[in-house]
Amino acid sequence: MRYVSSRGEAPILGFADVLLAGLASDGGLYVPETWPTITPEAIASFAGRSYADVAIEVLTPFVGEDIPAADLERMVREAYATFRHPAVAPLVQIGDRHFVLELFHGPTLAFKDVAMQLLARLMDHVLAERGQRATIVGATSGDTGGAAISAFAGSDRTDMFILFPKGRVSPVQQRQMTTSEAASVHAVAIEGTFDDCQAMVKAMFNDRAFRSEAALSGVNSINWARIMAQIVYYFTAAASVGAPARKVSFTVPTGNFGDIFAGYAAKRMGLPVDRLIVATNENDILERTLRTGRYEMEGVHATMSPSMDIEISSNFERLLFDAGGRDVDALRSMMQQLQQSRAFTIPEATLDAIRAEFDAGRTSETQTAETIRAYLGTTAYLLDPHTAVGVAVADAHIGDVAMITLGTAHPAKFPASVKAACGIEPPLPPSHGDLMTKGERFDVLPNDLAALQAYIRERSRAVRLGAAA
Ligand SMILES: Cc1ncc(COP(=O)(O)O)c(C=O)c1O
Ligand SMILES: N[C@@H](CCOP(=O)(O)O)C(=O)O
Repeated sequence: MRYVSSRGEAPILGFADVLLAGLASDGGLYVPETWPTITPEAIASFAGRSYADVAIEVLTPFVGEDIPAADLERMVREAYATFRHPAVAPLVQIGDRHFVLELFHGPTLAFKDVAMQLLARLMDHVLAERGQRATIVGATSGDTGGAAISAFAGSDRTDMFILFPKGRVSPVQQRQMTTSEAASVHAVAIEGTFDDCQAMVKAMFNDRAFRSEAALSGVNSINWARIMAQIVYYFTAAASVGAPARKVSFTVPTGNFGDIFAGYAAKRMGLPVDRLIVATNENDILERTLRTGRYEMEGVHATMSPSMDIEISSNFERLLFDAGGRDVDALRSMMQQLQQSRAFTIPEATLDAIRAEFDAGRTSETQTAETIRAYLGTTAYLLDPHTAVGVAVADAHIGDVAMITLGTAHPAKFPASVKAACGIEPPLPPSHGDLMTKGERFDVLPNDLAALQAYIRERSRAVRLGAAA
């Protein structure tokens, strides 16, 4: 499998290079040159098989020859053995034709674990094969950071720098990042928003000298391997409710558009998906964009679903590229307008192609709280605020086909908001032990690229000792 950049000016790469590259060298995002297909017979055979078995089948065409099959299989099995639920991503019925796909049974209680547990193993494997070390930089609105720190904890080939917006993540999320005892892990609170953190990560990748000096790699969903691993659960979930004989729709609580793009990819690979529904909180830029055709930034504000408080939705670029017929000139022009004037208009044909697959809805803070309360009352099911955004939007879109809402986080990550909504404060699973009383270790930096680069230079072994390990 070969991968092309959405901006058309970066080298075409194989899987292992894309895995380490993170962002393409032209500032674009890598996507597969062609979509592999999974046959209806294969999809039918997924029902009842283990998550790891399905993952191996879905991921193999993306990895190609770059990683030997036996190594891929071992890493997949190890990654999914870290989950507390034997099904890894079980489905729970919460209404007539409405299911929640619980993606929060991994080590840090959010869907990010599903991809991150595998990504860490894949990266370590490729770095070891090449005798290299890397500096990993990541931006988080709360969940990616903890998942990455947990997954890479044992890696001695990487130093990890996770940027989070100061004061804008939940206490559980913060502590999952700041209580790591690994000397190679650096949690950095940035005086800014998640979008500021993500912009600095992208700026570091776009600074060619720094990128090569630090041997930068990324763990955000700009990295194709993250999306790839997230495709798998669309197949397992759809097969459990009758695919390929029955179509299914998915509603996805959305911020950076990675998770729902994985659903789009699954559809392009042959999964019979009816509608893909983007669910946003009050930071509703994607809902407005699908409605008006204009992507227009207005400023982000804090909500009870903080991981979705995002305005620059990275992976929307992948959709614009693919749904727009892979027209790199049109894509570059939209991205330039976004940078210059914080807005762009989607060409009509591209917008039509997007609307042919996607719907969108947004929820207010009040509706999100009401949804948590209502589902607890009627089904005794406790939603986290992100999943509640999804469930509320899904309820407004349910038709004749089964609807699966992605359950992206465990309610115990957001105990204060859940308690305010319904009076119940969900406890952390025992696996989290003394998380809330352990000492924290993190630094605070201004929203300043030069200061951050100096901070990384001082601490990264790839900078101090060189990329060869
Ligand atoms: C709990 C939770 N729900 C939803 C999202 C949105 O997912 P995406 O950014 O892939 O759209 C995130 C963060 O990304 C998250 O952490
Ligand atoms: N919601 C995310 C934001 C980063 O998203 P990613 O999928 O691109 O890593 C978070 O929790 O950090």
